[in-house]
Amino acid sequence: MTHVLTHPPVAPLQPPSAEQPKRAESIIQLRQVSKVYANGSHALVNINLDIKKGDFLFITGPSGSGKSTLLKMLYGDEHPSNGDIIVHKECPHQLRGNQLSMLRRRIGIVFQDYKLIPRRTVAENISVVLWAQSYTRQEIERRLQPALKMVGLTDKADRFPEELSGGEQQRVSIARAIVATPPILLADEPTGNLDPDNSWQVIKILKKLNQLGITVVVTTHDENLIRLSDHPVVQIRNGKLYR
Ligand SMILES: Nc1ncnc2c1ncn2[C@@H]1O[C@H](COP(=O)(O)OP(=O)(O)OP(=O)(O)O)[C@@H](O)[C@H]1O
Repeated sequence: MTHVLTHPPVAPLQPPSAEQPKRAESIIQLRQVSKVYANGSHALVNINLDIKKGDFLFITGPSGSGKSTLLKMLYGDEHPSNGDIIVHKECPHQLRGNQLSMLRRRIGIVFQDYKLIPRRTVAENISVVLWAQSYTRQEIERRLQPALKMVGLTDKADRFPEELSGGEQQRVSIARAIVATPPILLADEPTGNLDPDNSWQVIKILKKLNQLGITVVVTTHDENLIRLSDHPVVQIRNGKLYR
């Protein structure tokens, strides 16, 4: 079976080439974006944001401020009430069906609650996105090993999620998000259920992925992690973005 991609396939994880300097091209843009939910809740108000290729950006803010809503709009899970969103030169809210799936293949997503399949092993949980994209068995194996290594779980490939700690489960979900080497990684409160040590491990993996060229956007409540990480941060309060 061949895999069907409208964009050139991306190589498995590898160190960045010294000959490829970071390009300052926008990969995510929000222009005057507002979101009002059907119940009248104003989740986002006139948001403008430019994220360049290779950036690592934290989005922080209190509970209910609009962080998840913003991320969901980047992969077309919610639509703006007003304004424009551009991701990979496409408007996620204008895409449907196959076109939206193709855009989502270029965005890795990590959630606070991992969302692993309980009756599948670590290796199967990670490979699931590749099966869905009809990658060959050989290509799946070629991608699986570096992804497991990246998150430090090579020796746990055959375990089931319930046999892992919370930190390990989150690392599986990161491996699943990046095994198809998407250029963008969105992480919504990835450390929300983790203790400080496991949280820092997760952030270190995200930093490593960023060094490999992946654009990383992370929402978090954790001021301490933001301070330790030393990356740019924007804050959302009552749906408004502050720099
Ligand atoms: N599906 C929905 N329908 C109606 N209102 C919603 C919906 N999802 C979120 N909201 C509201 O929109 C606002 C922003 O919610 P959002 O989940 O984006 O905040 P958040 O900053 O991610 O919060 P948390 O840190 O607790 O996850 C909140 O007032 C919330 O109640």
